[in-house]
Amino acid sequence: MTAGPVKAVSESSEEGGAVLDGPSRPLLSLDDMSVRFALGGRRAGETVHAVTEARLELRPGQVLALVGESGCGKSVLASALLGLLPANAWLRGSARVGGAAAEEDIELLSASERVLAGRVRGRRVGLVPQSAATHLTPVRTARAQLAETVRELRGHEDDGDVDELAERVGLDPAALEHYPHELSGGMAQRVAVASALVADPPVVVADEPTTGLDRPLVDRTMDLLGELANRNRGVLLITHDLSAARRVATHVAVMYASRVVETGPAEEVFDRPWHPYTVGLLNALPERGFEPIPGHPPALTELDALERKWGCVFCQRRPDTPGVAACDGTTELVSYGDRAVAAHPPC
Ligand SMILES: Nc1ncnc2c1ncn2[C@@H]1O[C@H](COP(=O)(O)OP(=O)(O)OP(=O)(O)O)[C@@H](O)[C@H]1O
Ligand code: NI
Repeated sequence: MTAGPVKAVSESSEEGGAVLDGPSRPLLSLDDMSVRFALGGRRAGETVHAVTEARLELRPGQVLALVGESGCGKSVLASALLGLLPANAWLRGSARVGGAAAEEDIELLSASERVLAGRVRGRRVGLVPQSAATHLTPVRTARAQLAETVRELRGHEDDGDVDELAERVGLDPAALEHYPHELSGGMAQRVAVASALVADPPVVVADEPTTGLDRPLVDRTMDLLGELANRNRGVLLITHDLSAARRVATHVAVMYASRVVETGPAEEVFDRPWHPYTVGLLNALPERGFEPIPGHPPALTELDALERKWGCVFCQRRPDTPGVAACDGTTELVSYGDRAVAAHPPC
């Protein structure tokens, strides 16, 4: 997606120490990125189209909310960026994490494990994983695990470092003495957020960072992500929670059945959605009457054949969204100024 007005970055890059003036470079650029999974066992020969030709851009100062129903490919997209997909995954296209200058860019999809582990994870891209609790080691306290991340990424650790991180994410430092099984889901979630912030990475990918949190903590977590953007970091916020996204997102990308179907500045997309799927998602919000989208998304193993037959597979599910221009059936995302939409021209 293209950005609205973007502030220039004027600070040291963590690698080159160069000072960058003028228009900022994207922090993250996805270009025709696709992820497929080859199934095995009884389903051998079938292919899951989990992410299809994604094109997105994240710039300093942006919180880009990636929204869409369960199973549309959001987590797979995030995991692919960090090289965390299983061996049956097949990747195509490009995803670059941008440095202060072009020489510092890293192509993530073809990066070696050595580059991903040594230069990307935690350093260039911080990840708050989905179901954070399962990412903690059961036999060590939360404090021991956070302290280890601090030592690894900062090269040293002072007594106050871990407490300071805990406080930043709204966690009582005393809670860090607990083992993961003694933490509530919300506490584990905040430990994960704290871990992602250790090296102050330019990009934070947060996959459902508010699962298990009550509303005040949801708001606090969202505000924390918003503060990162205010300091010229970029946040890719994956969430089901459109209300939470609305609170901090500067931009939105709506995903349906593995494809990004609409992108644009958050306010415009929320206030005047173009794609009937975005309209449907917004109508399902409590304040808009909880009207669910009828039917189900297509099976991602059938997607190729369905798209060849129908083009826009959403109109196949819901052919008659009121107030939305008819679909011309293509799947390609077409730009109109700083917004883009697939299949359905602006109305
Ligand atoms: N290792 C895998 N092998 C085969 N299919 C997979 C694999 N991992 C994920 N998938 C499939 O890829 C699709 C996208 O999954 P993904 O987890 O990205 O969805 P999501 O949008 O993040 O959903 P949720 O909001 O529930 O987390 C799903 O159909 C899922 O079953
Ligand atoms: Ni359509």
